[in-house]
Amino acid sequence: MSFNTEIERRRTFGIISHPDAGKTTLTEKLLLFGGAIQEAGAVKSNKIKKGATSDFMEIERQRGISVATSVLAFNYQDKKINILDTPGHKDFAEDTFRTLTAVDSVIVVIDVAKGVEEQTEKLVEVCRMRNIPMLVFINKLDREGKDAFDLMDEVEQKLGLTVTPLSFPIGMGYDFQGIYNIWEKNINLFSGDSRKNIEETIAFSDINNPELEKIIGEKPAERLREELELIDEVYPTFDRQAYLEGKLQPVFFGSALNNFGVRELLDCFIQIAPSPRPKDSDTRTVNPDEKKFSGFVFKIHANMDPKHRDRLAFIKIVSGTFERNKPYLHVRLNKNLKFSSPNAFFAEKKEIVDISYPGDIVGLHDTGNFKIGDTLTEGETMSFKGIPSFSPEHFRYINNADPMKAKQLEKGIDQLMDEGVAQLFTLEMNNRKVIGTVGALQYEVIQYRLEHEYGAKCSYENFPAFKACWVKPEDSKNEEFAEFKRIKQKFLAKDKYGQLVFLADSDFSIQMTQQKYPTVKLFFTSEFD
Ligand SMILES: Nc1nc2c(ncn2[C@@H]2O[C@H](COP(=O)(O)OP(=O)(O)OP(=O)(O)O)[C@@H](O)[C@H]2O)c(=O)[nH]1
Repeated sequence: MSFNTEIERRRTFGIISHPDAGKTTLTEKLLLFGGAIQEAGAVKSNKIKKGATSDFMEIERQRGISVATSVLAFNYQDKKINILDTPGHKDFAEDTFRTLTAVDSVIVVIDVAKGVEEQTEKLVEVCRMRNIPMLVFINKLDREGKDAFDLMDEVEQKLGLTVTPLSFPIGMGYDFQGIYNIWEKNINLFSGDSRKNIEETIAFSDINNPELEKIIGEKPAERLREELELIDEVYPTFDRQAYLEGKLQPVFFGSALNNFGVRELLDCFIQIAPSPRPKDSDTRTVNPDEKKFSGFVFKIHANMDPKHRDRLAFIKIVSGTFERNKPYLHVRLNKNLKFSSPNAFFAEKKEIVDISYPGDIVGLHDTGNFKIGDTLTEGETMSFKGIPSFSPEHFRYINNADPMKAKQLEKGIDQLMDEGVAQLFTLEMNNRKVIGTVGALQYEVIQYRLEHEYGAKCSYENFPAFKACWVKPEDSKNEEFAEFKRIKQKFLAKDKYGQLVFLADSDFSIQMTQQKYPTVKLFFTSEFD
């Protein structure tokens, strides 16, 4: 297969949703279609198996939430699909934000009864800002839920999207009869037996065909015709270009658990979803079909196997091919590195690969060279742009609870921060360390991992901060800046990259600071421009 065909056939995407909307179930059904797994339940049970060998995963298992982002690849028809799984839990939102730097499109899963939920709003906003093509899957149609039109209104209003349905439910909950596939013009009847449904599509290019009454009954047929007419009038016709530019979002309905409406989604997805897209670096835009390799680290997963204390850095390939044993430039360290055993990920296993293409994710064994956001190239000095850090919502001092293990603690904190588990701030005044997180759960994960992976013990103490404000580097002659630093010294810290941060204790204090020191510029993300 030619290089360009390899690029064209790749679909790298993420599934995002509020917890419990059915992301894991949908992922699993997509894998079943790809023949990547043989039975339903495999994805979940796989997680639990891992939980038994990895302490970190044990936390996930206990809490029943997806803590880690994993990569699942499979072939479907002539396409190579890479799914980047993202944790829905809000305490791990940063992990999801970072994963969104590596996807070319997303599928948004919404629970038909709950509608648009908080976490969906946040994640979709990030995708919208980046013009990532989005496809919406409304799930759990086997249950009573909101009216399909009301739900699409809600999606438009709360998520700021412009939708157009490409499939439409016939009834819902108790009366749910199936799906009309607007994209392919056929009907798929729901019988509760998912295996049968996959084959049982009935072609229906003319919805006015009287056969419809015989299949779904008189009233439902009449209603479906009216609804399709309304759709025709109210919603824009699907336009692939608009979808690719993030201006139009097709909507599908179904039930992931019953494997219903999923094939419709997948078949349309592989046709319309983008192959790997160009990506901006600090010097230029890089196109996937450039011959020279480039890629970046979007995730680091540590110590999956406690016996081997190494980490796996996940690289998204942006351009060229990534080859085993070939030296590549680690731009930040200005160092050439070779990788003898790059991993590719498949549904239930990882394997060493010799060559990978744009859109693929490779896992590189790492002993501490990588940080999230690092760029690898075939020699060119450039760095891909990522997603900036956002202010954490919780702040705590981290203390060493075992004086004999100070070094281990130091190393553990350092590596966990490289992984992006939380943010570290070192106070200017006394060098004490403050950990900032999005949710309280992360403190437990950090404590657990420090103990089980690094043999270090820590305790926490409250630090009275409310928000981290990044401060634009000072102009040395500025007296106002000097005064700001003197008055606020108790609240000033450096982040991991040495940038000055003001850890404000209230909104009021931020406002007062802005009034009193107008030349001191505060930013609420780590990116200034
Ligand atoms: N009735 C019904 N239940 C469903 C459907 N899809 C998923 N569920 C159930 O909803 C629950 C949550 O599904 P998951 O797939 O684990 O949700 P998730 O979004 O991955 O959740 P997180 O991993 O916490 O992000 C499970 O109990 C599923 O069995 C569906 O189509 N119908």
